Amino acid sequence: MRFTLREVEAAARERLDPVHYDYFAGGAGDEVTLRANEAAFERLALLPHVLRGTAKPELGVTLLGGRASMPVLIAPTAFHRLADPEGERATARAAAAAETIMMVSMASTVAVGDVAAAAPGARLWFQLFIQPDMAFTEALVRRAEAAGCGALVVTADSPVFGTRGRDERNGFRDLPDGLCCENMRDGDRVREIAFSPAVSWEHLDRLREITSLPVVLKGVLHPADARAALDHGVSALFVSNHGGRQLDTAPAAVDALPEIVDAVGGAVPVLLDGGVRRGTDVLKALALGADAVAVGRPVVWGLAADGERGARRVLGLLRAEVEEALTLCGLASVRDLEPGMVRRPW
Ligand SMILES: Cc1cc2nc3c(=O)[nH]c(=O)nc-3n(C[C@H](O)[C@H](O)[C@H](O)COP(=O)(O)O)c2cc1C
Ligand SMILES: CCCCCCC(=O)C(=O)O
Repeated sequence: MRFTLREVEAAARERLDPVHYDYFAGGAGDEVTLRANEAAFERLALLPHVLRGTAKPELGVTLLGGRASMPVLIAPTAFHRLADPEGERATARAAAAAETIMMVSMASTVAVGDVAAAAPGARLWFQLFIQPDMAFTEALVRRAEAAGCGALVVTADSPVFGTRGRDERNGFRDLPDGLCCENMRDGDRVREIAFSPAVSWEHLDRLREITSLPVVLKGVLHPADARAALDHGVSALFVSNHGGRQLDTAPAAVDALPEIVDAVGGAVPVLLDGGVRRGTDVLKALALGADAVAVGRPVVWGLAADGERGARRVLGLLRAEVEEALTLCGLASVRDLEPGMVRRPW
C-alpha cells in the first residue's frame, strides 16, 4: 500500500532506469525553482473555519465548457513509454476513470489519436510547442482536433530547451530505439521538435485563426504577459514554470499566482502547476485564485510504479486529500475557498 505521493515516487524510482528517473525528476540549472515550487506551498498556512455544518464537499469544476470531477488535472509530460509500456494510453485510461482532464504532450510516445482511441470518454487537451513551420503546426492542430481534444495548451516558456544538468551528466539525449515523439511523424520521417525564440504573439494570433479550439497559454509568470494574453484572445492562462525545467530561479508557481489572478481579473480561468503534492496544496492554489491545478511528475511516478493502476492511485490519493482538507476547513465546495484562508505565517 502507498499512502503518499512521496511513497509512490520512491516506488517509481526503484523501477525506473536511473537515467530516465533523472530525466523525469530533474530541473534546470541548480534546480532552485524545482525546489521552490514545493517549498512555497509548505510555507503557506491554511486557516480553517469551524462549525459550518457541511456535508460531503463538492469537488467538481467546469473548465472551457467541460467538466472535471475534481480541480486536479494532468499536466502535459513527455515520454510516458519510458515509464510504462502502455505509456500515454495508460495515463489516459486513468484520467478517464478519475473523470479529469489529461493534457497530452506534443512529445507523447503514443500519437494523440491513439491515446484518444485507447481511452473512450477521456477528456483530452493537446499541448503544443508552436513550430516555426506553421504548416506543420497546423497539421498538429488538425491531429488534435481529429482526436477530439477539447483545447490546445500552448507552451510559451520554451523558446529554447532548458539545460538540465542531470541529463547532461547522464548523456541522456535521445529516446531508446523503438520509441519516438509519435505526433511528430511527417510522411516517412519523424521531425525533431523545434524550440524557437522567434515564436511570438503573432504566431499565437495565427494559431487562433486556424482553429476554433480554445487556447490555454501555459508558462505565464509575468502579469504584463497575462494582460497581453487576454488582448490576444486566449481562453485560459496557465501559471507554470515548467516544473522548474526551463528558467532556473523563476519564481515558484504559487508565489507568482496572486499577481496573475489580479491581472486577469476573472476574465478567463487561471490554472497552475508546479509542486502540487498534497490536497492542501490544491486548496492553497484555489484559495489564491486558481480555478484548477495540474500535476506533472506525480502521475509519471504512478505510471512508473504500477502502470494505469498507479496513475489511478495518484489521482485517487489527491482526490481523497482534497476532500478531507475541504472538510477540515469547514467548506462545502472548492468554490468556497477564498484568499483570506491562506496565511504566510513565517
Ligand atoms: C518529465 C517531464 C516532461 C515534461 N514535458 C512537458 C511537455 O512535453 N510539454 C509541456 O508543456 N510541459 C512539460 N513538462 C512540464 C509540465 O507540464 C508541468 O509544467 C510540470 O511538470 C509541473 O510541475 P510538477 O511536475 O511539479 O507537477 C514536463 C515536465 C516533466 C517533469
Ligand atoms: C526533444 C523533445 C523534448 C520534449 C519536451 C519535453 C519537456 O517539455 C520537458 O520538460 O522535458
